[in-house]
Formats: sequence, structure tokens, C-alpha cells
Amino acid sequence: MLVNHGMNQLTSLSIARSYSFAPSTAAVLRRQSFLIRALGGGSHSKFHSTAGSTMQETEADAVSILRGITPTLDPNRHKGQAGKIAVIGGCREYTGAPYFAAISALKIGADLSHVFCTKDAAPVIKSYSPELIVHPVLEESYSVREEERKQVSAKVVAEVDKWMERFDCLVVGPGLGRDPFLLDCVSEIIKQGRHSNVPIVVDGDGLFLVTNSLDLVHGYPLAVLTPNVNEYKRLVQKVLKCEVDDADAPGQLASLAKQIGGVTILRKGRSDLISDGDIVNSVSIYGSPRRCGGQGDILSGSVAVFLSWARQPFVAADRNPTVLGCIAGSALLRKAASLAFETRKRSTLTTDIIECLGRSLEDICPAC
Ligand SMILES: NC(=O)C1=CN([C@@H]2O[C@H](COP(=O)(O)OP(=O)(O)OC[C@H]3O[C@@H](n4cnc5c(N)ncnc54)[C@H](OP(=O)(O)O)[C@@H]3O)[C@@H](O)[C@H]2O)[C@@H](O)CC1
Ligand SMILES: Nc1ncnc2c1ncn2[C@@H]1O[C@H](COP(=O)(O)OP(=O)(O)OP(=O)(O)O)[C@@H](O)[C@H]1O
Ligand SMILES: [Mg+2]
Repeated sequence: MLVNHGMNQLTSLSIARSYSFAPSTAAVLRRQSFLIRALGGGSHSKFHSTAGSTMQETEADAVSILRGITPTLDPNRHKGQAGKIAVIGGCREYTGAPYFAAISALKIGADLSHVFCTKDAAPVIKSYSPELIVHPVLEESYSVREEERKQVSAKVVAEVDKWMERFDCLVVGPGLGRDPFLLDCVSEIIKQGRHSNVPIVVDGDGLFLVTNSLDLVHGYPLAVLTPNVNEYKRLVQKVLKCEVDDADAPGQLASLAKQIGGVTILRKGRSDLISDGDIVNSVSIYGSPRRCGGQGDILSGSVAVFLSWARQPFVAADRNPTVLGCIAGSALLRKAASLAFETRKRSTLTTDIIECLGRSLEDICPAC
């Protein structure tokens, strides 16, 4: 199978799949053709040969994509129109991960960022930032008696669901933990999000959950999975029933995305690889040699914002917004990591990278 052959394949894909609701204006057509160029044209490709097939991933023109989907700062737009993101995560052990994801969404340009976490994680997350709207609604097994579980679960799911229609994207998993009762409640939240047609980025412990319950995301085109090395290995073993094959990385990634019904997968690594089963793009912009924890959390919050922006009416309807969101998020994180490393060197931390998100986007899409 050949992936992303540039103009011709992208044009035919645009006939086969339509992803948003853009009106057919001259401006839209201009953006459409530039996005086609950005995804396919002029960028270099790598070939991977396996027995019987040749696979190709194309380095995306991430800068053009960022420019194409980032909205202008228009005084006529009201609060909320630049994005309302919700992170489902945060438990006794992990309070940093949901904070990193949620604050990154705001630093990039979302208007509102919510965190739904356990009761004991909430005051800690609130104390990191007054900007976040923190809901202490999730419960772990230790705090719920066996006979109360059904009732508590229904209450937890209802607490999130009453907000659901307002969210442009959910990020499920950063710092969620693996408590079985909590994960059961989160399964129901994913089902509700899907029912409401809200895009869902699944990361961290959310991937542990969906790898063991693939039906939660199977066939949902607005689902994005962002596995790291370990999480990807577990997905490949579970879905493809084999080991990770780096000699045919794009082919295997495309098969995995297809087998899960056309979800989009962003495989994190030295280069990030992105596929929805139809095309495979890479983002290899130089990032940082520091591998401090939390960079994946920045990425999940960033993908959520860009994917929401990629679904706006002014963006071409012919490209999968989940793929555009992944490319933009990956590129911006890597650029910010590189900037942070320039000054912080070995002491670079995730919070330093978050501080560079604004400047990184400003360099590409100036605010005015
Ligand atoms: N500040 C916070 O609150 C943060 C909280 N976080 C949250 O933690 C939760 C669990 O997420 P996770 O990423 O620690 O779990 P997972 O992927 O199973 O890794 C476990 C172990 O696998 C290894 N390992 C990792 N990468 C590898 C590689 N490339 N190649 C080879 N091995 C590799 C490595 O093992 P080691 O080398 O230490 O033996 C690593 O320790 C999740 O909710 C997440 O959101 C994080 O977001 C960070 C910031
Ligand atoms: N070897 C590498 N070289 C350069 N960049 C990398 C490398 N590995 C990961 N990255 C970058 O760091 C980002 C986060 O990937 P990583 O594998 O650290 O995620 P993670 O383990 O989920 O992080 P977290 O600690 O937040 O859970 C990726 O998007 C990628 O751009
Ligand atoms: Mg992670």
C-alpha cells in the first residue's frame, strides 16, 4: 500500500471523505489547496520496504498547517469560540499530567480549560493555576462502598455529561491512574462523549483503558490515540497480535488505525508518526534531547485545541481534522521544546516547555 502520494491521492481522498461543514467560498478553496500542498506537496518522503508491500510516510508541512487552522484574533468572537477543552484525569498519584494538558490548551489559545479529577487531586490542581476550572467528581474504589458503586457511578457520569455539549474536545487519560472503579466510570464518560459527537484524545492511562476495551473507540473517526513507546507496543500486541515492526513502521501504524475502525493514531517517538489508516504523515522538526516526563501531556492538550480549530468552518473540509490537529500539536510541542532547551539545557522541565508554547506559535502565526 502507498500512503499520501501528494496532490492526486489527497484530491481523491477529498471526494471520498468529508470531515466538516465548510461553505464553498473562494477563501475556503484557497485554504483547501494550500492544505493539500501542506500535507503532500514538496515535502520529503521515506520508503519502507517489506515483503510484498512498499510503504511511505510523508513529512507534513506542519508550519503551513498551523497557519491554515489557527484562527485570527477577531474582536467579534466571544469567549468560548476559540475552544473549550476538558481533561479527564488526575488522581492521588498524578496531579501534574492533567495540569500540563489543560494549561497547555490555554497557553495555545483555547478560551476555557476544564479538569475532571478525583476529589483529593482537585485542590492540588487548583492550586497550580486559577485559570483552570477544576471539577472534583471522579471517585476511586477506596472511597466507595461496594453497595454504593452503581449509584456513585451514575452520579459521576451525570456530573461530566451535563457539560458535554459545551466541549469542543475531551482529553481522556493524563494522570488518570488505573483504579478499576474509576476506569469503569471513565468508560461511560467516553460513551457519552461519543454519543455527543465530541472529539476525544486518548492518552496515558486512557490508552490502558481503551487497549483493553477497544469498542470504546472502534470506528469513531473523532478519536485520537497518542501512544508513547510502551502504549504503542501494548496496542500493537492487542490489536495486530504481533510485535512492533520498525522496518515497516508506517505500514504497521496504518494497519493499526484501520483495524481500530479508522481512528487517528499519533505514535510518539524520535519522529512522530500520524495515521488515520488512509495516510501516514511524519513530524520530525527538531525538538529537545531532554526526555523529562510530561511532554506527552503537553502534546495531548495541544492536539485537542488544534483538532478543534481544524473543525472550524473556515478550514477546508477535505482533510481529516484529527490528522491536522495531530500534526499541528506535534510540531508546536517540538518547537517549544527546542526553544526551552536553548536556554535551559539540562535543567529543561515540562513547565519551561509550556512557557515556550506561546512564543513558538507567535513565530508562525503572529497575533497581529
Ligand atoms: N507529573 C506527572 O503527573 C506525570 C504523570 N504522568 C502519568 O503517569 C501515568 C503513567 O504514564 P507513563 O508514561 O509513566 O507510563 P508508561 O508509558 O507505562 O511508562 C512506564 C515506564 O515505561 C518505561 N518507558 C517509558 N518510555 C520508554 C521508552 N521510550 N523506552 C523504553 N521504556 C520506556 C519507563 O520505565 P523505566 O525505564 O523507569 O523502567 C517508564 O517509567 C499516566 O497517567 C501519565 O499521564 C506522565 O504523563 C508523566 C508526568
Ligand atoms: N527520542 C525522541 N527524540 C525527540 N523527541 C522525542 C523523542 N521521544 C519523544 N519525543 C517527543 O516528545 C513528545 C512526547 O513523547 P513521549 O514519548 O515522551 O510521551 P510520553 O511518554 O507519553 O510523555 P509523558 O511523560 O507526558 O507521559 C513526542 O510528541 C515527541 O515529539
Ligand atoms: Mg504519557
